[in-house]
Amino acid sequence: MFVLKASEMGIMDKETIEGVGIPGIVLMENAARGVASVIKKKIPGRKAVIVCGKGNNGGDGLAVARNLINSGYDVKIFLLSEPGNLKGDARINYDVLRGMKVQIVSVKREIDLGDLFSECENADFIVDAIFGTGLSKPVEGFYAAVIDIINKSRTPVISVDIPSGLFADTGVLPEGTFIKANVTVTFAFPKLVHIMAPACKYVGDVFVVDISIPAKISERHNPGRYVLTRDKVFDVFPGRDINSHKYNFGFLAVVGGSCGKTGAPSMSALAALRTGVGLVSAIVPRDLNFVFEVKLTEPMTIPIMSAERGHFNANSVDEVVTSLKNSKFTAVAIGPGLGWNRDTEVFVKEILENVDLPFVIDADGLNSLSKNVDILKNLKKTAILTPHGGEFSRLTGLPTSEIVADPVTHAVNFAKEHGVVVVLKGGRTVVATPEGKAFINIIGNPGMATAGTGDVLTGIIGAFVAMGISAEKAATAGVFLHSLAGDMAKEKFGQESLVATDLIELLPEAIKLLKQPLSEGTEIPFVSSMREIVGV
Ligand SMILES: NC(=O)C1=CN([C@@H]2O[C@H](COP(=O)(O)OP(=O)(O)OC[C@H]3O[C@@H](n4cnc5c(N)ncnc54)[C@H](O)[C@@H]3O)[C@@H](O)[C@H]2O)[C@H](O)CC1
Ligand SMILES: [K+]
Repeated sequence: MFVLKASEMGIMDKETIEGVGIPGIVLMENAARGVASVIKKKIPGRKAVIVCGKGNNGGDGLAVARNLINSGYDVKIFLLSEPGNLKGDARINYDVLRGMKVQIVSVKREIDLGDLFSECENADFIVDAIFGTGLSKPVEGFYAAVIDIINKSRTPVISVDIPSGLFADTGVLPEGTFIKANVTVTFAFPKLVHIMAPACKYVGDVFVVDISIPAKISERHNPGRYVLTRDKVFDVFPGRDINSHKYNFGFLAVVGGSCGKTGAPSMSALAALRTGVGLVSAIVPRDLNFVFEVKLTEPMTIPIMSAERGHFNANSVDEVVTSLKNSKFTAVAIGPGLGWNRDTEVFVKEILENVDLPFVIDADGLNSLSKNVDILKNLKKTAILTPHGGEFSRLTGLPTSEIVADPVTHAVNFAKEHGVVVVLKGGRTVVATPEGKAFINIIGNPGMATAGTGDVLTGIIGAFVAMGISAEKAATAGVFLHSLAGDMAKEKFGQESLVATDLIELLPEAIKLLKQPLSEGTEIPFVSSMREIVGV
């Protein structure tokens, strides 16, 4: 499922109306029916207040009002404009209501908002149809006063398309006032605001309703931006033949560990095995080898000469490169627990330059890369980088605030420029590919913001790469599986107590869920919540 910007939705609308000949009023009717059907299914009570702006979002609101009135609801309609200012399809819906002798209260001044205030307090729910994709500047003045009344009423709010005041194209909160919705019903495809943080906290439960944009049109204008869904990744696991042996499922090397950081590579190694890789060796500083021998049962270790205090340095390079070349490794995860020392940078650079295997690069592996990003372009196999915002800021030189404001664009730009897959981790992890596609993960939970979950992700993705799966699929499947395990860990332990090793423990159950065959028909049903769309 695509994630759109307002302009992209506008193009699809225009082509549907002008190219195919579906009149705009039909799209508006479909939109309004979708909103009304979500209300009837999900929202208790029959007393509605519908607040309409002067654009097509308001037009949708007027059509919703008619639908609910026809179903016997008690509906109060407030129009925040002179009726004479309504145009096109919104005007038609206004005239229809007037033809039905329905009262519509037109308010234009703050001083006249007393009725709206008391009706909002007494209603079972409020429909917010003030602004949608046409919002052009932050909301202030009269409209801000209306939005404040709605927010303060504590009556449940159903927003039409977008909570009024939020901008469609970003997860960044606006400077002006905005509606805090309980439910948002949007049309054809979700927009960035519904998906990206922190705005997504204020959209409530999102439902996407079909308004009859033909699939051919949406495909032609494919924005390359997707919600990461289970149907994209459920078939990631290679089948297991009766004659299988462990070398059929890949051999992952985890290069990392330093004094004080033996847990990180251990978790990566164990997560990789739980994901189904055939073999794992942890390539670790020699002084710490005994620790790893005790911690790790199934994974092997390869101890390497290291600096005195137990970390890799430039002198460790040759031995690591030889080990990686001599064994039957099929992929390398580099970085977990590597630490940051004087020549870690040289260590990472030399390994990337001298080994032709596919790499997953994480943590201090990424920090070491910051001054040498150009070497990524020379890698023989597509690497996967798994930075969080801070690490990505060091890699790109962009301030974190800029990255947070538009993670999708920045991740895609970097992936395209350097020919790598970027897994930009955060509340909404973005997987960007060298071809310019972006997959946005919307499952998982804030309990996963705890030490070591990144190491687990590296192990999961490393396992998929080692199995021979493409970088795009390994990264998307890895992110999705990791979040599934995180959601299961939240159920079992709660967000506070959840720790990274819980995710490893729950990987078997998460894998079972991921692999379940998809139910009939993966196309978008008439009304679908984001959870249904993701498919879990
Ligand atoms: N395919 C679809 O998604 C369909 C969507 N529909 C609905 O149409 C709106 C978009 O309608 P539009 O008329 O372009 O814009 P709005 O209704 O959001 O508002 C525009 C209106 O408001 C003025 N304005 C903008 N910003 C401000 C501000 N900060 N303060 C004051 N006034 C402002 C602007 O000048 C306009 O007059 C979409 O969201 C859907 O709800 C169609 O119904 C069907 C197809
Ligand atoms: K709205």
